[in-house]
Amino acid sequence: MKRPKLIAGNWKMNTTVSEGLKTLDSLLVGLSQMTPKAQVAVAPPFTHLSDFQKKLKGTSICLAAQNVSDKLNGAYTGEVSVFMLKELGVKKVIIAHSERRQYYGETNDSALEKIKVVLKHEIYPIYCVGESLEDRESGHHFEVVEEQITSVLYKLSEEKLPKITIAYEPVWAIGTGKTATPEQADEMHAFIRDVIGKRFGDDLGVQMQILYGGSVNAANAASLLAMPHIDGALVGGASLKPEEFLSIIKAAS
Ligand SMILES: O=C[C@H](O)COP(=O)(O)O
Repeated sequence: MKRPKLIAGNWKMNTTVSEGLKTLDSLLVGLSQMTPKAQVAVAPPFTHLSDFQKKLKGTSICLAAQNVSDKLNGAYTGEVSVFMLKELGVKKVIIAHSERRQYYGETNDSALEKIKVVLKHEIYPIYCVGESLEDRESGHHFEVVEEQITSVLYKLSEEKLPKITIAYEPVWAIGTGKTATPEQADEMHAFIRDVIGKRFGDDLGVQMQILYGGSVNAANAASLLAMPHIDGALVGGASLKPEEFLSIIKAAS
C-alpha cells in the first residue's frame, strides 16, 4: 500500500519570532525551487503561529503546533486551546512528545484526552511514542511502545485511526546524534502496525502513517525513508537548518 509521506519539522523551543521568520523564508525559497513529493509541516513555537500563518497562506506547507491543552477554555494558566490553534490555521499538533512526557509529566492518559479533543475539532494529531535507552537495553522496547499504543489508540473508535499520525521516536536517539538504524526503526514501525492490526484489523495497521524521529539529518534521511514501513520523519535539530531540512524533504521524494 502506498501511504503519503510527511516530513515534519519540530522546532522545539528555538528561535524568536524574527529569527524564525528568516528561517521560514529560506525554507520557502528552497521549496519554491522543487516539487516535493512529501507533505511538509512545520511546528514552530506558539509565539510564531500567527506570523507563520500569514507567510504560509497559498503554500502547501502545513502549519503544526507542538502541544495543545486537553481543556477547551477557562482558568488553566499557561495553556493553549484547540480553538486558539484552529484560528491560527494549525492543521496538525504533536502530542505526547517524549520531552513533554519526560519534563512535563505527560502520560498516556493525558495524550488520549488531547487526541480526543483535537480530533473533535478537526486538527490532526501526531502522536509520539518511543522507548528510553534503558528500555531498549533491557529488551523492553516492544512492550513499552505496545503500552503507549494500546492504552491510547485502542481507546478510540476505528474511524478515528486514519486521522492520526504516529511518530516513533526512540528517546535515546533524540538530539543525541545517535540514530536508530533503518532496520531498527523499520522493525518497530512494523510492530506498531501489527499492534494496531490486532485491535482494528490488518488493513488499518497497514494504512497508518508512521514517522520516524531521532537525529534525522541530510546524511541518514534517504536510508531511513527508503524502509517499507517508514512514512516520513519528525525532524528536530535539522529542521532549523533550511538547507538540511530541504535535503531531507528531497530524500522523501
Ligand atoms: O521531534 C523531533 C524529535 O524529537 C527529534 O529531534 P532531533 O531530530 O533533534 O533528534
